[in-house]
Amino acid sequence: MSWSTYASSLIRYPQFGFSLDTSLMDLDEAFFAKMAPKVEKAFADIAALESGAIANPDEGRMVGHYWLRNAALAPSQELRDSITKPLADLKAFAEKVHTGQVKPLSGGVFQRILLIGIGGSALGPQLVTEAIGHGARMPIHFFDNTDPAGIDRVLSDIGAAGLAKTLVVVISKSGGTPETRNGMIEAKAAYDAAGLHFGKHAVAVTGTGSKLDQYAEKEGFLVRFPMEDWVGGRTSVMSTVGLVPAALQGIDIDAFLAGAAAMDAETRKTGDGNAAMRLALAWHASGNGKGEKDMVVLPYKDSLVLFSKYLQQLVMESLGKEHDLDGAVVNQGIAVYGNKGSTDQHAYVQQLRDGVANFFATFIEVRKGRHGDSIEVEPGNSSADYLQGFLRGTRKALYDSGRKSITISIPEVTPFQLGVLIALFERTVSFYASLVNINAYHQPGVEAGKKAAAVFLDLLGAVRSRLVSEAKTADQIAFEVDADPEDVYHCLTHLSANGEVQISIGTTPKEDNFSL
Ligand SMILES: O=P(O)(O)OC[C@H]1O[C@H](O)[C@H](O)[C@@H](O)[C@@H]1O
Repeated sequence: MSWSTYASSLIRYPQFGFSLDTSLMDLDEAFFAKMAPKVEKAFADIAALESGAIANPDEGRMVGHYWLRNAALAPSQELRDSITKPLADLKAFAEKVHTGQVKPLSGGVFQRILLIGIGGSALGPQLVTEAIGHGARMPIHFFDNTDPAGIDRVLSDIGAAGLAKTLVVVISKSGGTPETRNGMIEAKAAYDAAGLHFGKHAVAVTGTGSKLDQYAEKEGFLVRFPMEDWVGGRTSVMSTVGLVPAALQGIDIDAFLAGAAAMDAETRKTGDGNAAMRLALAWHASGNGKGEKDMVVLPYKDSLVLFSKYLQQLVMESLGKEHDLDGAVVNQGIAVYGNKGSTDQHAYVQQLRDGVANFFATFIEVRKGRHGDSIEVEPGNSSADYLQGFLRGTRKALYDSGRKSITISIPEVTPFQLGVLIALFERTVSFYASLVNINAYHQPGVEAGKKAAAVFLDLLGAVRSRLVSEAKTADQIAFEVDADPEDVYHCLTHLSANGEVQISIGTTPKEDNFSL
């Protein structure tokens, strides 16, 4: 560890209190020189992307999330309008909800939000809520899965009486995601059971003309906000997806967008002082440009606990690709996990220090401990001193055992600073994708699981139709429906666990008998 290396390599944006320390990544001049042509290409790629090139060639789409915080950069008036108009509309809508101009049928004002979405249509709002939504004017609940027990738990938190004053925000870019559709149908059933008109309590955020858009129109939703196809789910937190719930929560969305715009402005500059490019190069150096090292994200601040989960989708769905842009099989990606410090020091940091050296750490330092005075938890030291001590200590202890790390510092967790952090990682992902020549903006692998689930549901229906009072084995039913016996067996155990069929356990699953 060298003070000179630290001082000469630190990238700082003092106007908003940001710094990036890559001194413990051991990047040397030879590496930078070797990467120079790729870096130049990455800068050219993102300039083209920001001017509206088809940067997502597989889907034939532009990639416009950087325009969301500076609409003037969008390449046409139509695109600029598609950012500024919904932004004005959603602010006006939030204002009307807060002032009771848009109100529940039963009167009064909407008091809470139920957000229904998954993946990019939930993770951003969840991060925003956790990081900067504390004490928000409208508390928010989430359905982000098709787990019925999870849905019941949220409904019970809201309570039957609470539903009447709950504004449901259904978010799905495609408008056809099954988990979200199921959550919406479950929510509607709860409203119906309470004698409430679902649509008069609901808002949709979705692509124009999608299935959800059509449903929302049919059910008389209060309002529908558009989502554009040039915004990917995992980069949608600054589109209507993230801003509708944030504005309803009373969060300062202008500051959030301004923070991202400020980071964009710095990381749009070419040259050595570009924090996003430095970060992309550090990822590249650490994992040999092949993701050989995982990224462990350790924010030392409770309110950033979801940041690692958020980055997990942003990085892994963007970079985890089978093919490069030339069609060669590359199986790219960087695995991301983490939680928060110092908590994780009492969980898995033991392995980080002494075990498999297959990662690099990314510390996120929030300089301010708390607002208001601190007590001394022991003579001379506060809780904040300890938190800082644990961050600095762990960073050093890891480096002493040959484990590299990055440290990103921000002054405090505010809407502006959250925008700064998100924008930094978005651009890092864009740069890294260029360095390794992949498309960061599609997700073809996700389809495989969805298709397999649809096949399972079809088979489940066929299996159900063959059940009778007389006992049958999985093999017998598989023969009847011409399917794989193990697949049939999994349908049967599911039906039995949910009370639809009786099971009589045999010596092995082959001898289990199923009957109505
Ligand atoms: O917003 P939606 O269309 O409902 O999509 C929700 C999520 O599901 C998909 O499977 C994708 O992998 C995610 O990138 C996306 O954010």
